[in-house]
Amino acid sequence: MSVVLVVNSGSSSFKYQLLDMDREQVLASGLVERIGEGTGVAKHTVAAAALAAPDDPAPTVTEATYTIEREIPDHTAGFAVMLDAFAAHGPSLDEHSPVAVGHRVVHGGARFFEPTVVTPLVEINIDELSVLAPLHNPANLAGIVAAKKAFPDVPHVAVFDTAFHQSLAPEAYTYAIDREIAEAHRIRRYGFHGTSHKFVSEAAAAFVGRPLGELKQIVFHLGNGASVAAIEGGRSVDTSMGLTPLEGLVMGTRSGDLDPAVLFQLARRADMSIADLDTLLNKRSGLLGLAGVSDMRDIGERRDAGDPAAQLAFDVYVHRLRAYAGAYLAQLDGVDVISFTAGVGENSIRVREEAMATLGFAGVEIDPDRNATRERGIRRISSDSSRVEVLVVPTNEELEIARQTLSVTS
Ligand SMILES: Nc1ncnc2c1ncn2[C@@H]1O[C@H](COP(=O)(O)OP(=O)(O)O)[C@@H](O)[C@H]1O
Ligand SMILES: CC(=O)OP(=O)(O)O
Ligand SMILES: [Mg+2]
Repeated sequence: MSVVLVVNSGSSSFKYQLLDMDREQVLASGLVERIGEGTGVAKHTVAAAALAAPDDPAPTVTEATYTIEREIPDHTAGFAVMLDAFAAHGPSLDEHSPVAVGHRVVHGGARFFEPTVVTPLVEINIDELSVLAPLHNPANLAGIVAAKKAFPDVPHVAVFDTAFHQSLAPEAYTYAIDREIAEAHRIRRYGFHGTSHKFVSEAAAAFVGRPLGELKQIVFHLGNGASVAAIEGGRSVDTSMGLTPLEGLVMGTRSGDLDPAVLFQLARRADMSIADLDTLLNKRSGLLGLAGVSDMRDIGERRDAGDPAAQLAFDVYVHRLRAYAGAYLAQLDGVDVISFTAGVGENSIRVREEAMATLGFAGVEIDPDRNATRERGIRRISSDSSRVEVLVVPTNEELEIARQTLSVTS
């Protein structure tokens, strides 16, 4: 059995999945949170696939989740908690010992286009790229360092969020600023969530039964961070995030697009420092800044209760989605498939309905009943007469990372 461990580390947390790649099945998954914040919490889920006998044709067991609370000062301690959880609750890492560990790394700059085996030089490069992704890369590197200590004898592979967008043409990735300054400081658009955009666009092509190479697609990845990509023939041609994961759509706590002069105004008039502005735009904006809550479920509840701030937050969110849908329809000269993915995209009936409501002119017709079903798995939400196929496609960044990890290690 080829088992791969996938690690997705954030600043104060990390998510992990242990996958049996012979059957592309999850054996266990987990989330370690509040690292470095006093008492940390780990949730460890043993999947049904790991509990059922391998030859059981109709397993009746269901997954089991365990919670562990303990002081977790850093990522190394977080990894120790994960290993303890495997030891206490299974599956056994001796029986299911990983042949490789795959890591999500957010920023690969212009240096990394492919899944890359982590060497000391690669670690230095990921560290250097922290200037371009201060919220993400340091955490990703901490995860790699901790995982290498825990699993010193297997290859570790970095899979970059930026990699899929390396196909952007110069006119799509160039900011219209002084060229020398931009080149000296590597200021350009890179794009993120590429692992998800790739996975979803490939799954969508398979679902509609047409060759990826022939399709024009728009993928809305709407999670906490959110981005949209225009994909032609399986290659990313435009995407809403830029130098950092701040540009583009309205997100849980990030502003997305705004006039850069807002920053000069706030620096001059509100006496805000660079650090203040960074925090404002990355952590205190988006849905949170507009309505006081970052979760789209809370926005929906407050909107139903008549909260005007939540209504405005929802309207601004949707307005931006429509603007990008229109822009990418024009960039692609039409579209065959539009997919929604990630937490909001997979679950919010109203966001999908509102985002698509003005695209009738382009041949988009949503079937309200299909859109309202809560079925799991990939599904069509457009009507049979819609010229454009509109889909909900559950993303699976971990599976894609595991696949790419094996592609360079076996
Ligand atoms: N049933 C739901 N309805 C609306 N939004 C939801 C629902 N479930 C989850 N979400 C949204 O999904 C977001 C998280 O998306 P996710 O893709 O898991 O984010 P990330 O991986 O970036 O942390 C939550 O903040 C929440 O707004
Ligand atoms: C790149 C990015 O925004 O990632 P996340 O959605 O995980 O914050
Ligand atoms: Mg995500």
